[in-house]
Amino acid sequence: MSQRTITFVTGNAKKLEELRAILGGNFPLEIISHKLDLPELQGEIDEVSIKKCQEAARRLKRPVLVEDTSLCFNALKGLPGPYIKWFLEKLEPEGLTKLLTGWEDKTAKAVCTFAYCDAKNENLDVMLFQGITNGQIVSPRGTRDFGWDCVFQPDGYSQTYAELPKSEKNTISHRYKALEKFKNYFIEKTNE
Ligand SMILES: O=P(O)(O)OP(=O)(O)OP(=O)(O)OC[C@H]1O[C@@H](n2cnc3c(O)ncnc32)[C@H](O)[C@@H]1O
Ligand SMILES: [Mg+2]
Repeated sequence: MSQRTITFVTGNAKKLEELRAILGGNFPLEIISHKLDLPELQGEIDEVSIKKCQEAARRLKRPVLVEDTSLCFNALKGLPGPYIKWFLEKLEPEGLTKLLTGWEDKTAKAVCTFAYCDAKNENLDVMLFQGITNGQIVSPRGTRDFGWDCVFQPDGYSQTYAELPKSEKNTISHRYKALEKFKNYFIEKTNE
């Protein structure tokens, strides 16, 4: 494995698929993937991502990238946030919509946080790259192949993420915005 390889550690094949589609061939380093469902400690979004990344670096001892995705309902002061995976598993998409019954405010934020650690120093310093897409929580519409896509309707669109073509989601999504920052950082760094 060359010095210029980054290992993307995730247990989620859909995240990997989107990362590959978004970065395309236009990224200076090689990204390989490692399937591992890392433990996630409780905390605020940044903390969860930092700890997850340090655990990946500790285990693999090489440059690692992890990602944590939150879905934050504004009426609920940001919850479920980083706990969306467990809410989705128990309540299913219909239940996520129902959580906001009784609240007029259906707005939400999809937040994607990539965390990178080069694993070179003992502190395991981590860099974060975050992207946010605002939208609304609606009744489920569209395919059900990726998480909560069918209940999230991004601002400016009348379709949910699940109804949009993948290519369209990948130009406006929380993941796209985070990866733009990640990509620009490494493009600048390799040009130094
Ligand atoms: O191994 P990791 O990378 O942690 O993968 P994960 O599936 O556990 O993912 P998270 O911990 O980040 O939990 C986020 C939840 O949101 C879902 N999710 C992530 N990105 C999404 C997206 O772009 N659209 C819809 N659902 C998404 C995902 O399937 C999880 O249920
Ligand atoms: Mg996870």
